Amino acid sequence: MNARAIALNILNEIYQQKAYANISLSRHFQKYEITEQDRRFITELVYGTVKSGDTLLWILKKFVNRPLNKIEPTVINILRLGIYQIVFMDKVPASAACNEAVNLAKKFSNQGSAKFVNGVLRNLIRQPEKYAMPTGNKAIEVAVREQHPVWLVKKFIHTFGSEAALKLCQFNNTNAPLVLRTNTLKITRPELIKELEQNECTVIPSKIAPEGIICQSHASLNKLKPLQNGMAQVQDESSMLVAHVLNPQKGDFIIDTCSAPGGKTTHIAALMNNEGTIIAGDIYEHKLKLINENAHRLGINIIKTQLLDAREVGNFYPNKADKILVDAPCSGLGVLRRKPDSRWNKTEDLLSELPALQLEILNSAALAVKKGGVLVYSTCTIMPEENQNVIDEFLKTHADFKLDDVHKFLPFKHKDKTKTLQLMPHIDHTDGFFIARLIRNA
Ligand SMILES: C[S@@+](CC[C@H](N)C(=O)[O-])C[C@H]1O[C@@H](n2cnc3c(N)ncnc32)[C@H](O)[C@@H]1O
Repeated sequence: MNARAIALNILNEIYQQKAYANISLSRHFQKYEITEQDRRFITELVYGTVKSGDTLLWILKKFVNRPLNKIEPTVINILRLGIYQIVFMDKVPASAACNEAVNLAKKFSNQGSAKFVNGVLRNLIRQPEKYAMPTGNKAIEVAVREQHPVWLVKKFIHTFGSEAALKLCQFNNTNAPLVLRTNTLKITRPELIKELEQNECTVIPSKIAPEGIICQSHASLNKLKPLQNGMAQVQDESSMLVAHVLNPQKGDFIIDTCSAPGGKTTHIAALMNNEGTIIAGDIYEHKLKLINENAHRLGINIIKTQLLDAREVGNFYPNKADKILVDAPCSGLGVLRRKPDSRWNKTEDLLSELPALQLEILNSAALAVKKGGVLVYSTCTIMPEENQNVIDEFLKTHADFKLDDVHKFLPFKHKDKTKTLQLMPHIDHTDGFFIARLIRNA
């Protein structure tokens, strides 16, 4: 199978079987012998096509008369792939993209589809003015140009203003680097940097997280020895700040309520020098396995996983925790650049249900904190309704808690003037992240 055929297979899985892009990609990379160059090309084709989502269909509709649901799904995916290459990939000649799409249609559909694909893509190449990007309505303009759902752009404009919304969407279209957290139980950051360089990676230390290493180029993850050997954990630098804000100490009894796959749990364990106890809860059993695997690889033995709905944690562990982390389920709108398909999988309804769940988890977690103990709340979103507003609501009904200043615990200086931290992707050039620290009165 050539690279484009593999990319098509992956797109079919994503659109017809609702597979996750990253999981389908890595399954295909394991199944076929693929050169490094093709691996990069397939990744770019799949992530680019998926990220462009409805923008590709908006362009397609300018060139077909029949409703898209009357066209065979595989043919739609062949057209998505072709349009993406012609409109967005400068390095692929348009005629090559068209010819390859026609070949795919012959192979995976029939001669009639091949003729149809050829007609659509030739017209597209001849008449680029037909898909000139819309102007007039700011939300639609940004949504089509920057490949985001219209409802989401409207939300961003409403919350942050037009200029910031545009910058945010543009940032979401940049490539996210791989970031590794040094497992300080086994190695120092300078030592790990040397090891990574010997493994043909180009890396720089993170400026905001003392364990963070940003990989500008690297081999595929399953060939990265320091990762396999437990010297490092994949984790974005902004998410590494959470464990520092929690500030765990050796011997502490810690509860991490929403912990899978264990990025922050294992970081907390490293800061405790693997001494003390961490209860790592999650609502999904299969995800607990991931925490155990990570802990084993990293040489950590103080983590006890537990199938536990965080809304029940207060009943299970009343007044028990020195420190408790609620890394809440959230809309993930701060990490859209990392998951090209995720912007198209979210809905406004889903988003509106989250604050109530987040507050319910926080209310239960509060019952599990010892007097004088600490409760940290974090999310990887940028929406105030899931972040500061949840904390404000919580404080209204918890006079025994006060907001602590997260900035005292951050390993870098941030210009945020509030006691909480909100990292914004287009301003801070990291994943978007929110952290609040609460202390229960002694
Ligand atoms: C943001 S992710 C956690 C990431 C994790 N803390 C890390 O650093 O690797 C949120 C997690 O919460 C879990 N979750 C969702 N609802 C939950 C609930 N009611 N109780 C416990 N866990 C829940 C999800 O399964 C997911 O693993």
